Parts: sequence; C-alpha cells; structure tokens
Amino acid sequence: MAFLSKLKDRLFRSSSKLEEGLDAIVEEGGEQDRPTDALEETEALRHGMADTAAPTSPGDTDPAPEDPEPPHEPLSVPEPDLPGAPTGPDEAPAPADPAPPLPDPEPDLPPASPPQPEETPDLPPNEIPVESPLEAPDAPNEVPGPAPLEIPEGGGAVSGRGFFNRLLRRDAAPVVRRTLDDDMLEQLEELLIAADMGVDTAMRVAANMAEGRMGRKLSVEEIKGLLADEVARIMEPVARPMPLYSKTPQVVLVVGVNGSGKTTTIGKLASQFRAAGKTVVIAAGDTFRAAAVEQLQIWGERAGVPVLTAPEGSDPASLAFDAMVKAEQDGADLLMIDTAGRLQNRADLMEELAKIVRVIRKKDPEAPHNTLLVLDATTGQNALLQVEIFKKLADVSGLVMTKLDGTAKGGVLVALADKFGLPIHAIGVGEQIDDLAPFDPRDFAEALTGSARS
Ligand SMILES: Nc1nc2c(ncn2[C@@H]2O[C@H](COP(=O)(O)OP(=O)(O)OP(=O)(O)O)[C@@H](O)[C@H]2O)c(=O)[nH]1
Repeated sequence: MAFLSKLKDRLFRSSSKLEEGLDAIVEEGGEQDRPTDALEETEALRHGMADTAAPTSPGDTDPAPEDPEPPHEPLSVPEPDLPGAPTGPDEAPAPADPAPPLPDPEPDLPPASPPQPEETPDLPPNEIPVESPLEAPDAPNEVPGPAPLEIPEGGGAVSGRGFFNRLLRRDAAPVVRRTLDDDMLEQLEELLIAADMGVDTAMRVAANMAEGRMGRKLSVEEIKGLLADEVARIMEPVARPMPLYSKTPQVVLVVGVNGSGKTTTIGKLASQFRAAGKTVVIAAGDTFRAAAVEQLQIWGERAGVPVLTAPEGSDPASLAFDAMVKAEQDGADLLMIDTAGRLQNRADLMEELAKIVRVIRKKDPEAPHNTLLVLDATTGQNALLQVEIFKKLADVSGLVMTKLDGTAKGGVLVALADKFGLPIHAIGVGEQIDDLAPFDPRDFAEALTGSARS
C-alpha cells in the first residue's frame, strides 16, 4: 500500500493538470444539483444508461440526447427528507418503507474491483514476472464525494432507495454538474490532448466516455471515474511484466535514446532479478562513452551484478559476444546488454544494433529474447516518435517508461498503448534502486485522473 500511494503521489502532477481542466469544464455551464438529483444521476450513470433509456423516475425525464435542458429543478437545496416522507414533485416517490429490514447493501463501494496482478498467459509455469515491489491494495479506494458510485445488485436506475439512501441524501452536499453536450465533449477532447494523450487517442477516449451519456449531467468526480475506467481499459492489455524464460542465459537488449534512463533501468532491473534469485551479467555496450560505462559500473555495484566492459571505442558487438560467453560460462540466468542511443546518426546506430544481434545469435539463434525500449515519459509526444524509430531499428518487444514521477505528461502512456499496443513491463518513478514498479493499469488510471486518490 505504501508503494501504491507513493506512485499516486508521484503521478500527482498529471492528475492535478487533468483535474484543474475538468473543474473548469464542469464549472463552465454547470449548475448545482440538489443532492437527490445527484444520487439519481449517479446511479443512472453507473448503470451506463443510454440517453434513450426509460426515464428513471416520474420527474427524471431526460428526453433526448440533444436536449441540453436539464429537467430538474435548478440549484435549490431541498429540506432534508425524512424517511418515508414525500420527496417532491419531480422526484421518484419514495416507497413507504417505515421499518426497512436492512439498509441497501454496500452503498459506497467503488465501481471496480482492485487490480489483480497481470499474468503472461502464454508462458510456461516456471516463467515468472519481474518481482513486484507493489503491494496489492488491501482495500479498495473509496470514491470521495457525496454521491456514491454504486450499482446496487440487480437494481434499476433508481432502485435501492431505502433507508440508507435517504440518509445519504440528507447528508449530501450540492454537486456541480454539467449536461454533456457537443461543446463539453469538445472541451474534454482538448483537455485530453493537452494531457499528452495525442489527438487520435484523446478523441477515442472522449467518445467512449460520452457513449450513451449525451444529455446526462455529470460531475467532476463522475467524469474522473469514467476517464479512469476508459484509461484502465486501454492500458490493461499492455500491462505485462517482462517474461522470464527457463532457457538461459536470457538475453535482454536494452535500447533507447541517450538520457532516457537505460543505465538506471538496467541497474534497477538487475537488482530486482537478483532479489528474485536470478544471476545476472551486464554488458556495457555503449563503448564510445566512457561516462556511460562508468555509470553502469556504479549501478552494477549497487545491484551486486558484474558489469563487462570493453576499451573505449571498441566494437560493441564484440563485447556482446564476450558477454554471451561469460554469461554461459557463469551459468547466468540473464544477460542485460546496454546499447548506445545516438539517434543523430540513425544509419550507424541501426547497423550497430543489427551487428550486436547477428553476433549474439551465433551463440543463441533466438537471442535477444527481449528488446526493451526505455522511454522518458517527460518527453511527452516525442516518446511516440521514439517508438516508431526504434521499432525500425530493433525488434522492440516491450517498453519501460521512466521518470513518471513529477511529470505532467503521463497521458502519453495512454497514447502509446492505444497506438502501438507494446507491453509496458515497468515504470520508473524515481532515481533510487527500488524506484521501478510493475505497470498496474488501474493504479495508473486512478493516479493519472486523480480519481479515488487516497
Ligand atoms: N526522476 C527520475 N529520474 C530518472 C528515472 N530513471 C532515470 N532517471 C534519471 O535520468 C538520468 C538519465 O538516466 P540514465 O540511466 O543515465 O540514462 P541513459 O539512457 O543510460 O543515458 P546515457 O547514459 O546518456 O545513454 C539520470 O539522472 C537518472 O537518475 C526515473 O524513473 N525517475
């Protein structure tokens, strides 16, 4: 739980940017709902009711998607309802249940179940994912705000209005809601684009959020919930730990532009593999930069893993071959090969990477078993370009996103997942050795949107 909240804290800048934007969108043209309206709208919303659905109560007659006029009485906060008392002309008549035997079940449970660890289904059983430093959430986060986002078991849109709901109504504060129309949808799209989701993904996400909800009144909390659901849906298929194979040494080629965090990530991964009982060898393949080699040696020491180096300017492919030999001799489980990231001369880099692959395949025709592309999340949309380039340079099998801490550009992960569908194996959330976490789509979605933040 501690690590989870750390992740959320560190992604705060992304969520605060989105939250500010959502606040502004809903404020503009929104109006305060009476608490009873809030409850009913929320219930209907969580049911995913289409605007063509039957009215939820005699007074709740949202007639058509295009109709921006809310049918509810505006702004006034009614006197608290007494259990069983009449609730007003435009409200569903509360059933007279003077002594309800039981309150409605679990009124403030969040809509989604806590995330389960992702499995890589097509791996043999002995292939384990990267050791997860994330604790599984021990209790689901609660959705703040007066209107619980509950879907009562087997209930209709306005079902479950017993004793408990009336209690909630009495305590609920007014909520600002805005009717979802084309203008608001456009503003949402712009906000998501500004949050680095990219145009295509932002439009798709906004459209999915709006589906069946045009003409409905939404609060900021509800929009955050819808957005988090949509982000999690997109991210779930790509949240896959790096597979570990039984055949050793497993060769992991690590690529990415200079400064993206390759060295740091190799050190963090090596440390996690070691903690999982694996023996690891690192090869310092960026032989042209002495500083890069030194950094890798420092990380090797921290992780307790040997780092093979070669004289400055020597052939990285030759070092990779020597490293293969050593890894085999040592019976190492993993060989991680760092590479240069000079995109300035792409043809040279492509040839360098291709040669490394040719040479290690002399020892193992299936190597490299993983080609990890390390991306710096703070580069925002540029990360998309880097994926395109490196997919051409090397057979990228998965991504590690670094520097998600303190960036307001976390939305780029959604664009990456939507566009490329490459597995995101891990995320870097700091500069320390244990600041590498498995990618959890639900945590990420909630941290990005600021929903259910504890
Ligand atoms: N805040 C933060 N900083 C990170 C993270 N990962 C790496 N860094 C920092 O990013 C900088 C570059 O990281 P490196 O690992 O040296 O990057 P590289 O891709 O190996 O760069 P070159 O050695 O120049 O090829 C360093 O200052 C790291 O401490 C992260 O997840 N969060």
